[in-house]
Amino acid sequence: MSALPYDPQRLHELAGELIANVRELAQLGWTPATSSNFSSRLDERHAAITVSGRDKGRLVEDDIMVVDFDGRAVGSDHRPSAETLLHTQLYRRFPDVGCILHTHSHNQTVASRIFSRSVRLKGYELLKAFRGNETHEAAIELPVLPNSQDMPTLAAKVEGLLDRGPLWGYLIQGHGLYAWGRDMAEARRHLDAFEFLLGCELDLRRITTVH
Ligand SMILES: CSCCC(=O)C(=O)COP(=O)(O)O
Ligand SMILES: [Zn+2]
Repeated sequence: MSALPYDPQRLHELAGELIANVRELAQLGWTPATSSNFSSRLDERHAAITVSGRDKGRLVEDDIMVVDFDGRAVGSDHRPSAETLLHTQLYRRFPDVGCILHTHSHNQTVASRIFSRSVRLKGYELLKAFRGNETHEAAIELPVLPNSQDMPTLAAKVEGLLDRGPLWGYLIQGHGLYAWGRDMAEARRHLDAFEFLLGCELDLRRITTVH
């Protein structure tokens, strides 16, 4: 019997899944210079999350720790991601959120500086990648929040966005993208779709500016 308030076998499995996926994202160049953070829901009170400051391209099991939904480390002396509150607020609010991915890709960072308030994604077949979106005819607003080092301030702004309707992710200015889903596969699909569509929007801007 484990004295831990979570299932260590489940943590081991989730850590393996996180490590494999984060390595792929790092290979794509979406996690430069120790940036980015990642988590998976462990149970109704705990999440597995990356330790702060670790090189996301070289993650090992020791780089994944457990926090409760108040952001407190559980069974670890490591410091959880500086952005833990942006993860736990989603787990608290949405019992069906199972995985949260935060990356700092080039496209995400440039887009977050060019577009103010939100990026309107419209007219793309790939919009159907977002859960619940059945048609390319719908439009999705990807909000852009001002960056802040004060996580409660950022989290309060995110709460305001979540109050307005369904959301699959948001950008933070000059910083990066948060995307989530019911599990790793869905969160990856949303992250990949946002990345692709932001690349398209940036290309369209370039083409429109040149001609
Ligand atoms: C060097 S990137 C600055 C912090 C950041 O934005 C990030 O995503 C990584 O922070 P963490 O504490 O999760 O390593
Ligand atoms: Zn970040």
